[in-house]
Amino acid sequence: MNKVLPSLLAGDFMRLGDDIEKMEAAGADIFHLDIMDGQFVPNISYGLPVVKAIAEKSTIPLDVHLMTNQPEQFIPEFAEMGVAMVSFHIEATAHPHRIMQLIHNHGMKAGIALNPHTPVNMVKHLLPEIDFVLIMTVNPGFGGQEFISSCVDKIEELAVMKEDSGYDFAIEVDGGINNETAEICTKAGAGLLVSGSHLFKSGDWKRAVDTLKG
Ligand SMILES: O=C(CO)[C@H](O)[C@H](O)COP(=O)(O)O
Ligand SMILES: [Co+2]
Repeated sequence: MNKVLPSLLAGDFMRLGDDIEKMEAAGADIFHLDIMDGQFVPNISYGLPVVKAIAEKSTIPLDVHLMTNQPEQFIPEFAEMGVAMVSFHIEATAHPHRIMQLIHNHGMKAGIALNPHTPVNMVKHLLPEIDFVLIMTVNPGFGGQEFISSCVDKIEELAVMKEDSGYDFAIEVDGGINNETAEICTKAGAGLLVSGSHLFKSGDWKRAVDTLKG
C-alpha cells in the first residue's frame, strides 16, 4: 500500500491545527513540510517556529522537504523537534554525502530531492546510504502546479536502479499528485505520495486519502 503525505503548504494557515487533526483522522501517514528560502526557489514558505508548532501538534511522522541553498543549516534543530525524515536538493549542494551523514547522525531518515530536469544518475553513488529519493514532478517552489509527465521515466529508471542494485530505499513523488497521476507514479515504482492541493481541495479527505493509498 502507498503512503500518503499531505503537504501542509496547501492547508489553511489560520486553522492548521484543525487541518492536522482532520488529516490524521482521514488516515494520512506522514505530513510533508515544504521549507522554501526565497533563494533556491522563488518563494518563501514558513520556518522553524511553524515546524515546531506542527511537530508539537502532529501525532504522525514529519517529512521536511528543504528547498534551500544551505540545506545543512538547521538539521540539528529539525532533529530536536522530532522530525523523522529530511530531504534536500542535490542541486543545492556540492556535498550531498556529507549532508546525508549529518541527517543520519541526528537520527533521521535522509532523502535526496531531484528537480524535474536532474537525471536520476546523480544519486547512483549515494544509493547505499540513502533512505528515499524524492522525484519532483513539478518545478519546486509552489503548490498547485501541473504534473510534468516526462518525470515518469525518471521514476521508472530509478526503480530499475533499485532492483539492479538491491539497495533498499523508497521513491517519493511530489507535485501535481492527484488520483490519475498517483496511479501513473505508483505503477512506475513510487511508494510515497505527497499531495497538497488535490487532497486539501477534495470534499471528503478520508476518501481522497484512501484512494491515493490504492
Ligand atoms: O514541494 C512542493 C512545491 O515545491 C510541494 O510539496 C508540492 O507542490 C505539493 O503541492 P501540490 O500537490 O499542490 O502540487
Ligand atoms: Co514538497
